[in-house]
Amino acid sequence: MLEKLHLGLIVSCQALPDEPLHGPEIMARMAAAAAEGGAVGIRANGAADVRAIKRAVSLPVIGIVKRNYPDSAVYITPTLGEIEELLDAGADIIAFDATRQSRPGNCTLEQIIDLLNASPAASMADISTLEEALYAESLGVGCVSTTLSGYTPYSRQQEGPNLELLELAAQRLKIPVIAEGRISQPAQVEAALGLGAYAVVVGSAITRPQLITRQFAAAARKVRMNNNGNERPN
Ligand SMILES: CC(=O)N[C@H](C=O)[C@@H](O)[C@H](O)[C@H](O)COP(=O)(O)O
Repeated sequence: MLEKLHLGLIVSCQALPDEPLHGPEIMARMAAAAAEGGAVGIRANGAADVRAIKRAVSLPVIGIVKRNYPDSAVYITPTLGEIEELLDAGADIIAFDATRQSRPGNCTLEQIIDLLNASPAASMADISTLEEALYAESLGVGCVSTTLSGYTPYSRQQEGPNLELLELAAQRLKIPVIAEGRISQPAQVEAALGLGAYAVVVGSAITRPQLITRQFAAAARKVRMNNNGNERPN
């Protein structure tokens, strides 16, 4: 399954309940557009979106369930329950937080990986540091993704993608390393693959139009401000 992703672009099609494009049918259309544009895989949030996307496209689907629990900072597929939901929905690959933060309840990273290794789905460990990548590999995951760099308090905080982490991980690990997080330009896709990424995930820069619009609107606002200071609220 992972081989189908090699040296390709994976498009993350996600809209949370508070986002304008929220809904499985809309995300399925987004996935169809990504497939038409040449994506080799889709990353999606929630069993309903995974099901709708699997009906709409024939590409491998990486499923996650984002869920917040009161007793943990881990929100990407945090417990065995979310893994079961994704297996039920037919996700081809299941991604989960593989950071060293404690998980909800008594669930452990080892339990998550054991369950996945006994399932038909491939596993993708979302990491934020090289140590986490190495540890996930030692537990037998199928691949790692740099998804959470900048999203744990102890990992490097930066505006763009963490290509240094990607390069180091690609050099040190034997399993595929996926580049993910804050990739917003085609040149960064090329750079990531050149540094050893097995595949590259792009989300917001393709599938969150409200964020894309904001950049163009900010450019226009700058001109208005420079011209006459005649600022409008949006
Ligand atoms: C940190 C976190 O929760 N990342 C999530 C993981 O699935 C998504 O919200 C991101 O959109 C995805 O990782 C792709 O990244 P970007 O949208 O930056 O291209």
